[in-house]
Amino acid sequence: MSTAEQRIPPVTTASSPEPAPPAHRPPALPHIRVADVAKTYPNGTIALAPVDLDIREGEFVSLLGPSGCGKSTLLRIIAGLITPTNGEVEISGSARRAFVFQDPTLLPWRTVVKNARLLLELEGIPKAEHESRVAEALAKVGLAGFEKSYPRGLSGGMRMRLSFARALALRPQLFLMDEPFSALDEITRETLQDELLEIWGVDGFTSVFVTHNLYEAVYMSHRVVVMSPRPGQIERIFDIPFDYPRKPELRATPEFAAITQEISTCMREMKR
Ligand SMILES: Nc1ncnc2c1ncn2[C@@H]1O[C@H](COP(=O)(O)OP(=O)(O)OP(=O)(O)O)[C@@H](O)[C@H]1O
Repeated sequence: MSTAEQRIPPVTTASSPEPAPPAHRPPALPHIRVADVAKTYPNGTIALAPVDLDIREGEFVSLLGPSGCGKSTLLRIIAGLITPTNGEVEISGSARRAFVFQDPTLLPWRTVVKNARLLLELEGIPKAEHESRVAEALAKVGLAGFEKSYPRGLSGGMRMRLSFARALALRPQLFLMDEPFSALDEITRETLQDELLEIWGVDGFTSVFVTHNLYEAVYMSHRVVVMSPRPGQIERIFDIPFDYPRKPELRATPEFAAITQEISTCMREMKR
């Protein structure tokens, strides 16, 4: 793909309008059922052997595994960006989806506020809502006050925050993230993990998060899905036994060390 605009994937919205829920009840969050999903690319690469996975409403699930194990392929199939060779993905309800990728794909000629508005424009969200949605999203990611800046004036962490704001402005019910923090330094990465969890704690979207980073997966998730390569498949699913909200101190506890050790052992053993 040649331009940043082309690289921003489409965001799917409800095709058939549903009755508005009563004001006192928030709309149901999506539940995802991946059934017997496999993918062979046209060049013959078997990226995914048949996999089954259920992701519950409002759950935060990470896909973890070595390079080439099919994490991005599975995420993109769930997102509806590529079609599986076999099997199906069912997403309950009328999930508004949003995506964030490792590359923030900002438009350098647009200010922060105009970048944050981009998906609202592409998705045809009524103009009257843009200003309030963008202001709300920028405030959530801590970019209020930077509206008139350009991407070149932002740090790597701020660019990623803007990428999140652009997605959050859609008010997603299903949030799909592909290694969003992998290009950032460790401190920025941990800060953004906390910020994302805080936003998720308030907004409550169902989250599927791809990462190479075991510590990040454990810190963020209800469950960590460990995948193995050649062909990509689900090796094991770990329940992460920590309550939310999670605090940075969790990373230094023996319990955190124990579960990361257990997952690390599983990943080492599957390499043999
Ligand atoms: N468009 C494509 N055409 C052909 N092969 C592909 C394509 N996309 C991915 N693959 C191959 O499919 C396999 C799984 O790739 P995928 O990107 O899903 O893995 P991943 O676990 O996300 O890897 P990484 O962590 O390196 O991003 C790899 O062998 C990759 O080379």
